[in-house]
Amino acid sequence: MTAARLEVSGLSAGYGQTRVLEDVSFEAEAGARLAVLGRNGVGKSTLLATIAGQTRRHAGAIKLGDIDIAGMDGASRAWQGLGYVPQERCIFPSLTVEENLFVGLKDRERSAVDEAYAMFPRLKERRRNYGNQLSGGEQQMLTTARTILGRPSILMLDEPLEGLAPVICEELMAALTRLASGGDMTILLVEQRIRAALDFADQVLILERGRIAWSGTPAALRASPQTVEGLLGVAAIPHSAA
Ligand SMILES: Nc1ncnc2c1ncn2[C@@H]1O[C@H](COP(=O)(O)OP(=O)(O)OP(=O)(O)O)[C@@H](O)[C@H]1O
Repeated sequence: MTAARLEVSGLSAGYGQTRVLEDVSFEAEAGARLAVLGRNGVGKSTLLATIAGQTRRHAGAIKLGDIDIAGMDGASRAWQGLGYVPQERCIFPSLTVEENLFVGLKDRERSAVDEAYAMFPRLKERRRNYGNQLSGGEQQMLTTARTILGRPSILMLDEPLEGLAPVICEELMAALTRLASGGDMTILLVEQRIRAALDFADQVLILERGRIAWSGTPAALRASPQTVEGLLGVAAIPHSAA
């Protein structure tokens, strides 16, 4: 698939009667790299889960390209091109790494798993191991790679760097940047590692108590220490290693 535009408008959602997101609206153009930031518990994961159809939506529209997917179930949204890597690693413990990757291929040739091995050489080394024999970081790589292999038009990643060694984090972020810049996918990233998120993103949203409190470019955020301290609770964003 090619990257799709995402438009969220007036989205309110939560769990049961509890509302977590209130009137959230934003747009990500096709091929955008959007970082969603904020302190713990402000609703970042809930935003991704809501777009994926896994929470209770009270109001609002979610348009993927020209199609409003808000009324669809999660499987239909995935079929429309939405890829979601939740914080919990969802692998099949009794399948091998390679079999787990085959599951993500949808109707693609089996040889396409080589793309995942190019992105994560560690998965190739472990391809005959079962899911339950993998470390946390390897499970994270497997979940992420399997979703990317399905070639979603919008890819949402919830803290994909958790448990990964720094060199693998850099490789993953570089691979994601290539996918978005090449027009393959629009990417939404929730990430606690603020520097990595800002190095990756071309657009930033900051949530505060379920609402959008700030949006702008990474450069504008770096230039506003008050915003960084007030909304993210850190004194300053460390400079990029690049
Ligand atoms: N499955 C759930 N059922 C009920 N409440 C939930 C559920 N998941 C999250 N919440 C509540 O929703 C609110 C937002 O949580 P969410 O995980 O979206 O925040 P977050 O910004 O991603 O936090 P963190 O950075 O700690 O992961 C919190 O008050 C949380 O307790």
